Amino acid sequence: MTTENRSVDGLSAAQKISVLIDAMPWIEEFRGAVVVVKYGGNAMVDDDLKRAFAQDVVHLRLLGLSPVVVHGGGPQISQMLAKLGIESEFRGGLRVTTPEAMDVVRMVLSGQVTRELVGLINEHGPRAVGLSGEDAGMFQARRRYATVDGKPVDVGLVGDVVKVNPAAVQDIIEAGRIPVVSTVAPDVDDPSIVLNVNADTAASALAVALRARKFIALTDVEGLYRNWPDRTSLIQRMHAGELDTLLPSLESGMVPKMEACLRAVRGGVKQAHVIDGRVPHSILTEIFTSEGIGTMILPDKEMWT
Ligand SMILES: Nc1ncnc2c1ncn2[C@@H]1O[C@H](COP(=O)(O)OP(=O)(O)O)[C@@H](O)[C@H]1O
Ligand SMILES: CC(=O)N[C@@H](CCC(=O)OP(=O)(O)O)C(=O)O
Repeated sequence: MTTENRSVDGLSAAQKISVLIDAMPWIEEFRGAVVVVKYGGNAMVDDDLKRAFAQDVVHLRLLGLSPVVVHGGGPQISQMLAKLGIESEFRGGLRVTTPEAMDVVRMVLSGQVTRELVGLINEHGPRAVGLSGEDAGMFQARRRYATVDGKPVDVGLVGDVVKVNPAAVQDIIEAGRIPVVSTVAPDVDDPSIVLNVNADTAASALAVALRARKFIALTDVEGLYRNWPDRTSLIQRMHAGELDTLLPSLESGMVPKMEACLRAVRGGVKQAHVIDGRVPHSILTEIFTSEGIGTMILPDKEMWT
């Protein structure tokens, strides 16, 4: 092979074709599939990665899939609260949310993070439409407590999604566009109040309501480790039942994420994944290669392959 017929990225034309041929069965398999991608605030590491994420989402759409982005923004909220001198703490993995903090949560998620992601996707054409759980009755939530040392603790304006109306998201998908969703939700008992909902939990509820084919959570770790924090044993695949058994031993951020995966597969989603958002194009690697990436959760009835 001469250097002339190698491109700048070091792959020859033959290697590129081979990558494309390997991807073909997966492109075929997932054509038309709804894929809910939860983009965690910790995975929004830098501008290049955010751009690569936006590009991947557009690629999914161009390849005939229907991506739905549900984003978090925990670190971004904490940063803004600190800037404004508002104290903030997490209890049992949930942010203690006062009415003052809730204004900031709503402003950062719907006014800042959604806007930024919509802008980045729209650099590739006018496809992204931002909406919050408050829009068109998408989410309704009910106040919940956190569990600390086995005891319920009041964490203020925090809720769990109890009802999903996916119609607005479906309209956007049918128009060939890409919904970008922030997870603030009206209180089902008093819609004048909005609640702060963990983004993993809300994303999986939306995936179930949309009958999504896949739920993919992008975070800042390679996947689920069996022996955290030693990181010597990354779990590649696991059935729901096994995850159920493992859940009580998990810590902090992984708890809502793995609960979300479990709810997704038990609610009819065929595969749920936790993948590393710090790796460029990890979404494409997960969907379009046989090897995949990160941790995959399968429903109980699925056979191991
Ligand atoms: N068993 C585990 N395997 C992998 N990560 C774990 C585990 N237990 C706890 N974690 C932590 O969970 C974090 C991811 O959750 P979180 O911080 O809420 O991310 P995000 O903002 O993407 O939702 C990881 O960065 C890691 O520190
Ligand atoms: C109740 C609760 O804790 N809500 C989260 C909502 C954002 C979120 O979940 O963001 P990540 O996905 O980036 O963690 C918070 O206030 O941080």
